[in-house]
Amino acid sequence: MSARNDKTSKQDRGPSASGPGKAVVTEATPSMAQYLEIKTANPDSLLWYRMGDFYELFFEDAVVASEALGIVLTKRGKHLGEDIPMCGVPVHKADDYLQRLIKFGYRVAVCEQLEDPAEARKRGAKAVVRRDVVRLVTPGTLTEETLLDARARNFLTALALIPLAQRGADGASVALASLDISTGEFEVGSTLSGDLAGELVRLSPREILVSDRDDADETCKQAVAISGAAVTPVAGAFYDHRAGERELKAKLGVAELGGFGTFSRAELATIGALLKYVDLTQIGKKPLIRPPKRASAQDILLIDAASRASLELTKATNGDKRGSLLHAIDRTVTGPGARELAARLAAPLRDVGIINARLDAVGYLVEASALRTDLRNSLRSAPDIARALSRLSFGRGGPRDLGAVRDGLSAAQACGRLLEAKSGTIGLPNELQAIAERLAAAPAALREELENALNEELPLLKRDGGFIREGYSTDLDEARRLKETGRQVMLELEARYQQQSGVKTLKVRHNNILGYFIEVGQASAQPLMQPPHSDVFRHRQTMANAIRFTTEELIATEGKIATAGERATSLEQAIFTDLARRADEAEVPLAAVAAALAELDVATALSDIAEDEGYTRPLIEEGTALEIRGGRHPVVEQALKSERQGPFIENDCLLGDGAAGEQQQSDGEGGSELRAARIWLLTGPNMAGKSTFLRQNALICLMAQMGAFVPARYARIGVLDRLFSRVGAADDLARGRSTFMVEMVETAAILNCATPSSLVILDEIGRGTATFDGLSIAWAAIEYLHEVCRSRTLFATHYHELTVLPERLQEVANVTIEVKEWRDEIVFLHKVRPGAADGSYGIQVAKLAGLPPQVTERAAEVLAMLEDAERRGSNSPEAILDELPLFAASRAVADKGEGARRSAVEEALDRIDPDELSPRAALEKIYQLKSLCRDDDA
Ligand SMILES: Nc1ncnc2c1ncn2[C@@H]1O[C@H](COP(=O)(O)OP(=O)(O)OP(=O)(O)O)[C@@H](O)[C@H]1O
Repeated sequence: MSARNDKTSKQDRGPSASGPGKAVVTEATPSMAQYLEIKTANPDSLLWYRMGDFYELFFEDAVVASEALGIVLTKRGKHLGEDIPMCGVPVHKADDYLQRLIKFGYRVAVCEQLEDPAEARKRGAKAVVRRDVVRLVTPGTLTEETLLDARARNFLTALALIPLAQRGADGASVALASLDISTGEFEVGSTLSGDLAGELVRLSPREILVSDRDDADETCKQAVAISGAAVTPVAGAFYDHRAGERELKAKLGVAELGGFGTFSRAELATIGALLKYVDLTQIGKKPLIRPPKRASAQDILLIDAASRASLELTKATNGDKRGSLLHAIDRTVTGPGARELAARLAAPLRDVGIINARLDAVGYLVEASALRTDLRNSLRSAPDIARALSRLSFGRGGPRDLGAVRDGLSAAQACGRLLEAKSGTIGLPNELQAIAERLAAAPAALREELENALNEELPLLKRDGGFIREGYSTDLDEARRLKETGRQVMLELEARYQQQSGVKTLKVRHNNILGYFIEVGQASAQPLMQPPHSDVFRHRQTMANAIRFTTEELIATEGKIATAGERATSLEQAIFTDLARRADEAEVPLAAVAAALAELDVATALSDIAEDEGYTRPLIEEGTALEIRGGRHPVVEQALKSERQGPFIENDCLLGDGAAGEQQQSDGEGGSELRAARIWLLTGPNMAGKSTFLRQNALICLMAQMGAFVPARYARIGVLDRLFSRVGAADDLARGRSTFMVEMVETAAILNCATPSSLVILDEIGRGTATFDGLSIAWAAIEYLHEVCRSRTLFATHYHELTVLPERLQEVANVTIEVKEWRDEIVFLHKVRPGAADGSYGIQVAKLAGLPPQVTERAAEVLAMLEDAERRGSNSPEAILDELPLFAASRAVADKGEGARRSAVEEALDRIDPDELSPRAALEKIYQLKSLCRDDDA
């Protein structure tokens, strides 16, 4: 199913020549026995086995990892008479390598040393250092900044089919629970199995847990495959609703869940599986969990997976972010803001009140441009509080995470003050007022404490030390002073030894293995190895170019420094732990601040783009109106602008009941009126802009319902319940379905689910099959949409025959996109006007695309004959085509004629000497040449 599974199964091959195998554990050396025992407990993960400064991989794991990471595969010792393959990853580069393995779909079990090697030695020379797995790293359970995309959520989703007997009135058949452990964001809900793929694409989890009871279900399998997430099969026993309820209550610290909504038994079971898996991978470490949000199908605009892909919401068709709606409208300046915007775009709302509240905030900030600039400047310095907090509570945080909380709180203070100044004078819209209140409630004492405690520049790891400000703790200052003095003593010692030995290049150095030592170049080392100096300088190590020594005094001084250093380090660690605990205790208000900053970022970003790109506030209402005046495609418009390809031509779209009463003059040429109808049938040549027009109206509705201003001069939208888009046929060979089959499956989904509140965009359905089949399917689909679904529909087609439908169906109108012919060339005006296309212009478009002239000329011949035959009402197309001269014969005739004409005219031209001609003679020559041309044509 997934890349991970392919790779896991590779590891699951069981005992092999290079694999250890369970049976042999007892015959191994003590350290090998320890390795094998841990590996046996983690068969489907690559085991990273900590040895000093490296994570080592052995046996099959080493082979797999060295291949995936491109690192050297070596050998280490023997097991059962065979070499043990091995490769290693330096600890300081671990994140980098982890990221790559996770990307390839592997899981990694990180096994650490749980005691100092010195401790182990106390138990005997052969005692093995205690080790165990401290964490399983999987795609859906990441917390490290380096492993995560700052601008995307990282959901782990558990899903379960709901048994028939447990299904409610809504018919939902799949329960889902999703948790991003890097922020604590938590969503629970149920969906119809037909909507599962769309729901998974909306959530876009990195990893999905599927019960082994459900993994044979076809719908489930397909939806999971479409989502592109790694799949982890888990035992059905994980799905225990009682455990889910108990765990959730414990995590949220409540006795009853009623305050968070009602959860069905199946939902509690998926929560149970999710939390159990998190516990399992985090080896008991507790993640932060925010109160669950209920994702309800009634609250959001439903968009299925195919429509999401065809509208290029978060990814363009080629898989790039560039070219997507999200990329075009994302002006957020923080990671959490970008995540919030992506979540809103993925789940536009249906509640008119909430949408309008969001629009009020955006509108306010469009007007208050100075405030917006100040807010955006303050937000730019706001780090990701939510992710920092999650790492701190997992015990994986470092000084920079504390710094993130500090800087986030000070950005919150700055933004809070800016908003407060306005709320006092003219009042803020509700959304901004709510943000201001959360910012005002930020834990000020924690911010002050962190500001007092932390240095400006902070190291990544707490063990690096030096992050606590001087003056914060007298004990720490004292220990640091002693450590510094020790360093000074070392410098004095170095000077004294140089003088004493006469070796000016003698240096006192330090490294992690030897500690302090004296180093002298090979050439100058002789005096130190002879009396009297050899009594003081004891040889330690001979290097290629240098010799290293130590002295009694050096060892004693080192001891003093080490003691002061160790004390400073342990004091600093203790302060860190205390500050991390205080941040963890302030988790609830900090999460509120983080959410408020993200929402503020989204509101300011949406108003920024609204002003820059000239977007307007849409009117959102109940009902089924859809009136868009002067609409543009947000992505194509930007692309035209950046490529300086001329302006985007705006267009109106008048669909639905509400628009019909208010027909207005369109600003198109010709003064013709666009008629509002429930279904617009759009015909027009290729390249005229049909797909662009179709999609732009869908995107405008979607943007409006996410609470954004829209690229139009005016937009009035009766809220949509579902948005369908079927644009362009794409093969789905990976799933073994032809273009036509895919098209029909998707069209069926639309016809079965669309309601009078939906918007349906259909582009050339039926094209993938024989003409009459396709035409009939398109015809029947329009009738069904008109009579049964009654959805607002834009239907683009090349079947000219469909343009008679408005005569039979009252709520269908013909529209076309204007083009002009000029000297046998086609000029695209991109303007939607009433009526049907008067030709398909396919041959002109083919010419533009650079098809060889022989082909387009020949196509014109074929077309002319076919059209002529149709006019005469005679022969079938096949018979006409039989009558056509063969391509080669027709070319030969044409070439002959062309060759003759060229030579006659050319010969005449050749004989002309322009310098010799009087104006009158020149005119005569022109007449002569023209008559030559006529002769040739005859
Ligand atoms: N309203 C517009 N203003 C300016 N340029 C436009 C407009 N609409 C479309 N275009 C340009 O025309 C190109 C073709 O548009 P589009 O793909 O929508 O045409 P189409 O009619 O759907 O073609 P086909 O039938 O071949 O799929 C776009 O890439 C864009 O550059």
